[in-house]
Amino acid sequence: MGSGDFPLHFPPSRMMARRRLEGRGGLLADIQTTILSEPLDSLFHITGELGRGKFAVVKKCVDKATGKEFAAKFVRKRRRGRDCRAEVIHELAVLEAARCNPRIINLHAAYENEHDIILLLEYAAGGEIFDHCVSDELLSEGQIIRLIRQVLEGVHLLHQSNVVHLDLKPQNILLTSLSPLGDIKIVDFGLARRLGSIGELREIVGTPEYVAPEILNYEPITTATDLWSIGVITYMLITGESPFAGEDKQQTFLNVSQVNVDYSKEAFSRVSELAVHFIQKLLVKAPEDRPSAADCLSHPWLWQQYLGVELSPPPATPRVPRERSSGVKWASAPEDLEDKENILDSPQSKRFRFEDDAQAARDSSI
Ligand SMILES: Nc1ncnc2c1ncn2[C@@H]1O[C@H](COP(=O)(O)OP(=O)(O)OP(=O)(O)O)[C@@H](O)[C@H]1O
Repeated sequence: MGSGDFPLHFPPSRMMARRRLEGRGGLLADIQTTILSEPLDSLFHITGELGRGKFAVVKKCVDKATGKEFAAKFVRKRRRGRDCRAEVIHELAVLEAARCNPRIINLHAAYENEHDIILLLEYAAGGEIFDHCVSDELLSEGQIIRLIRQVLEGVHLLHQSNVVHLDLKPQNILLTSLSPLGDIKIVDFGLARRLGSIGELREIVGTPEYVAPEILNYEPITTATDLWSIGVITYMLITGESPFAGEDKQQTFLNVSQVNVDYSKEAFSRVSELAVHFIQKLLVKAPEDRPSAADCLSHPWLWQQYLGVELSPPPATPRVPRERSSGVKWASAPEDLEDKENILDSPQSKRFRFEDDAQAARDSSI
């Protein structure tokens, strides 16, 4: 959890339910990785901090023998006076289980010292996609489509193994390189859970701006919860704004629970109408009404380049900045037809259930 994460203040009866449902239930405990006890700095040069959360710090390190770069995530075993080793082993187990998923950060090894378990991870040199949400120069629509498609591919595979991430946000989607813009890698599986192992799953953690309405309402969590987050991430990459962020947490929660989103033309002037349609499909209150990751992968927004539809060209003059964005420069051309490998669904997928809606979206301005 990051510093913006929250414990919600529920009435006592709900708090009791929370305690019953939490405990150690739902955490994976079986791991194949041998946890090594050698001091990390005897094998690696630890060169600098890449990021940190509430209970972990991530440092870049270089293998003394090979010169290869890694990211070492030092995760605290004791938190608030409680032994949380099981939580760290769970994160390790989820990463192990996702080893064949190319969109998820690769786990190389694990070490342990007195205070931490250290997850030695593939180094994602391109940083967080969050940087591209708050930058004055937002990514082009073609670039965003490529990244969102990759996020969906990763999440689809994760969901196929019944695992939900539950903390998808632009800070947890990293890039393998910055220039040229690389591929995405999903990180931070501390809140991830396997569905079905403990009956209904209800969690009351997350980050206010990215949390889905069912989490606020203490309703069951499903794979659809991750799809909400992907809607938020897409919105942020396109507009440079956080769709639900309010003046304070209460306002943010209200915005989420009322699905209070600005879809104004001004906010979306630089992208095609299908982009708005895609987000609107995901940011719906009822989880059962959201498309699955596999459904999303056949949304026409993600394929219009291949279908011969031109993406909205960049405007002749930079867009009028909205609030914190200013002086946006536009990439000169839409992304080319790259990244065809690892595509899970073809544009002609039979699960093209957006077709009618998409046509309606094209016919009427949204
Ligand atoms: N493999 C990596 N390569 C490069 N940077 C990384 C890597 N893993 C994590 N980071 C950086 O460190 C930050 C924190 O990592 P991570 O989210 O895994 O930690 P956390 O303590 O679980 O965070 P939170 O408390 O926000 O959930 C990331 O947002 C990212 O900026």
